[in-house]
Amino acid sequence: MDTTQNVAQRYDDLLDLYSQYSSLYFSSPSHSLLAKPPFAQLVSERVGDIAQRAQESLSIAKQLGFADPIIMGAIGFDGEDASALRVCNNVIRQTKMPFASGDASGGIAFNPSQAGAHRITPVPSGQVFKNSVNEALTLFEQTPLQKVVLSRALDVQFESAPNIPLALKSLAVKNPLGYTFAVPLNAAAPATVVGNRVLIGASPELLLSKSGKDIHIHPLAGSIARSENPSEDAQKADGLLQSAKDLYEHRVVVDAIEKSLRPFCKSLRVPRTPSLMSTATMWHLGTHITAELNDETLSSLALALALHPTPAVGGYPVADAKQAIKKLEQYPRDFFTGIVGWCNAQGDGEWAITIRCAEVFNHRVRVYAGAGVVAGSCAEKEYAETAAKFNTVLNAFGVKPVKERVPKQTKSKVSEEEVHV
Ligand SMILES: C=C(O[C@@H]1C=C(C(=O)O)C=C[C@H]1O)C(=O)O
Repeated sequence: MDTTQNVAQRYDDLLDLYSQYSSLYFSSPSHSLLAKPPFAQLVSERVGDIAQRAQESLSIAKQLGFADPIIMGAIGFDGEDASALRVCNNVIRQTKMPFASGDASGGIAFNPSQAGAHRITPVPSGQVFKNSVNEALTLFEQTPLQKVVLSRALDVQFESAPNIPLALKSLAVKNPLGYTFAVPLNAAAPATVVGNRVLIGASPELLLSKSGKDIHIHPLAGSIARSENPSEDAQKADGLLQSAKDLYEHRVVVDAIEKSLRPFCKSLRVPRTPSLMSTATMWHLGTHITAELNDETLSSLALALALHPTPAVGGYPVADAKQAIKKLEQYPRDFFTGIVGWCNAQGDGEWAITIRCAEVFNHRVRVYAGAGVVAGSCAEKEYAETAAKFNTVLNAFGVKPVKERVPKQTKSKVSEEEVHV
């Protein structure tokens, strides 16, 4: 008997109903949602219109007799330029089992073995990424830019089609305290076969959740890869909590969110110092922000779009950061660092930031990762951080982890080990 499989099934039965090109899946720490066809594609004719169109479509669905329609899907980094949102009338919900506190894996081992023959190509090359970090350091001296998040991707070309449902199950099981998702991206395909491009991932970062008038936001900024050695792992966590550069990188994000959010709120609670949070691969600094809205009819999607992109994934000031990203990143982010989640007719919902993710297109899986750059950042370390972040998704497809650069002591000299991407 395959007990690993049985445990994984009990963990989230919804995943057994998932079909890669015709389902949408989103799970948060408390519940999982699975939407099945028929869907209506949500389109907006004018930029800036999508949140309003979403609420109108949900009202129409209610008038048509659907009990609890929701909008589900993703919007790209550049906002409505790339949007894959659907009106879903056929949604199954499952409440998650509670997890032992501090047990990020839920105590479940689940090791899919897919991979098979594959080739990895960095997009752009590691050197181009490091050069862009150094160029950003110059921009901090010469322009008002204070922080920019720079990213890169890996194209993993498989010989045979990767198993998306298996990868999704692995992501959900290994990241029970995160936001796991799968969204078909082809807008033009008929409703029953919604496409062969799929966005998949497990984000640790909540842009916002809304329930009635209550808002919760959990920005992350300031990160370090975890270690398998427990004492080294604890040292890394301690180091992160004390790192002036990371605390500054985090402060920029929290201050900007507070400023954008305040006009919408009756009350706002922002802890003065961040706390540690972890995934299986990374340590992060995070701040739990809570607020009460002035107007509880404001939808979670409208508010998410008002905050997006936060300096956690863009930078600060926002316009300068967007310009720097356009100039320094030599590939399109598409849906990476956009938003992914759901919103119902009352406006309640959850929107995560689309990170630790990949876009699967036939046999190719493009995996993305970025890192915040501020004055004092080091190109080599930002590169290592992105390498470590790739592992969340690479592990789910059974691809050997990408190791960060580790100095290796030999008799006569220090040489470099690993990392070819
Ligand atoms: C852009 C990413 O992550 C963002 C950048 C972080 C950082 O620089 O510390 C942390 C979490 C995210 O807000 C990513 O994971 O790809």
